[in-house]
Amino acid sequence: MDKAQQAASKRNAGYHAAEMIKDGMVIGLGTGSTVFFAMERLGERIAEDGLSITGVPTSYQAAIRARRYGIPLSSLDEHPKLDTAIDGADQADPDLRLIKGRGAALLREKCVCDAAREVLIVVDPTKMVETLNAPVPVEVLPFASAPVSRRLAALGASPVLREGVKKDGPVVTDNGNFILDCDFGAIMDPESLETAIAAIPGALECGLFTAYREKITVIVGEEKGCRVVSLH
Ligand SMILES: O=C[C@H](O)[C@H](O)[C@H](O)COP(=O)(O)O
Repeated sequence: MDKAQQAASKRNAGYHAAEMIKDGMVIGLGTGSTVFFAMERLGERIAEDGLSITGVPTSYQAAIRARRYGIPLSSLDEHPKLDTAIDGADQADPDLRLIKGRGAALLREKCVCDAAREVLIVVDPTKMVETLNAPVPVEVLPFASAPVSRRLAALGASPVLREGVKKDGPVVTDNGNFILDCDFGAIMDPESLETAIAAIPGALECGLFTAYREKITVIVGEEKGCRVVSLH
């Protein structure tokens, strides 16, 4: 799939998710290039049809985009329960388990996913895999990044501190933490791995999302149209 085809697929997935949003909803807004297409379409519906929604953004980047598209914003403080969330993913398997966090927003994304009654995951077809095998991002407290790295290595990964691309030094998340990218190879038991990582003090969250399969709908954008996958 070339870049133009991928962009068309992402747009179709994002636009499809945006069409599923109803008047009055409070929605979590994930971070990433595919969700931004959904925001673009939501902005059009607000401007053209008077759609009334409130967004809860998962990053400064998502908040900036949402404002640009005219989406009114709020927070989990104001809305601890969300009607739905729209988010992207780096990989999804047939059981709708996910790896997220290439954009370093996984911690807030998991909070929003947990708070939402339903979750719309928007992806292009390259994200659909039989077995999750992408590096798992782990958000780590800077104070504990060395011991956490050792614990993750004991689980089978070679953790790599994520570095900035535009400047030297580690990527710092919106929460002031670092990201360790952990390549575990093919992940045969994602639930157990997620539980094991959660048990490490200083590992604040990981990009494995295995607990929300029942409320997730994956919208796979194609070059023309979409395929919708859910377990319900
Ligand atoms: O932290 C970032 C998120 O988990 C993104 O949703 C994920 O990385 C997918 O992003 P994109 O839609 O740009 O591929």
